[in-house]
Amino acid sequence: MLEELKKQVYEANMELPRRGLITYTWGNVSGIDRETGYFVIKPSGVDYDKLTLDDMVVMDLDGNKIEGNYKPSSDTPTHLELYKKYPEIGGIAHTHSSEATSWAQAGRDIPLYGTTHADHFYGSIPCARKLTPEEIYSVYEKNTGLVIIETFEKRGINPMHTPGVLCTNHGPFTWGKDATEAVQNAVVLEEVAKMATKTELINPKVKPAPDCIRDKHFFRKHGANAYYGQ
Ligand SMILES: O=C(CO)[C@@H](O)[C@@H](O)COP(=O)(O)O
Repeated sequence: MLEELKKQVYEANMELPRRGLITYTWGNVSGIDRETGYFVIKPSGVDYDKLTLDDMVVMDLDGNKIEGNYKPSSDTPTHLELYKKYPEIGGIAHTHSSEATSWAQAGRDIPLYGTTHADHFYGSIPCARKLTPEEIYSVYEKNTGLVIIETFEKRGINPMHTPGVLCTNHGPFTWGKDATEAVQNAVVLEEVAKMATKTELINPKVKPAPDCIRDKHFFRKHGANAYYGQ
């Protein structure tokens, strides 16, 4: 079932350790087939060194396992909430990559300091609020998804313009039109987080780049009037 999607999701998962974003089993990538409403995700707790194409798990949007030998990633309920809310999202990646996770643990948005950031993320990369003890003890991963959505809705952020978020006390999630793009955004987020940390170290008084940098650079690469592409 969904052999092409499984292949893409497996390859996207394997790109994470190749890019140095994964330690042990800490992370997961999924991709959705919008026709069937099924999504493919990495199994839980399987070491990336041992992960095979056949280990991928197929789920539906009600949280039922459709196919697979293992349990789905423990972060599945977070992926599921994002897929249900945003039909434009075709793939999601989660890591504990150290630069982005450090900003998440610090509970801070990553300000837009330059064009590297603006080429990929429109405006600052938001940090979703801390979960309450009740939210943590009930269904932590589902509530993580709901708090991400709350952040984007309250702040009026378009998730396809800012395809990533930091979750306080946890780590980053990124997404895109498919699993491959979700991982590319995870790679960019890690670099942007590293540069922001260094920028603030070099100049603790630095201010975010002006809005015209944000607008010019982002919309040159994305949307109807993009200069790049066809
Ligand atoms: O954040 C966590 C656990 O705290 C997970 O993202 C990480 O360990 C990966 O879990 P899975 O192996 O995908 O279940």
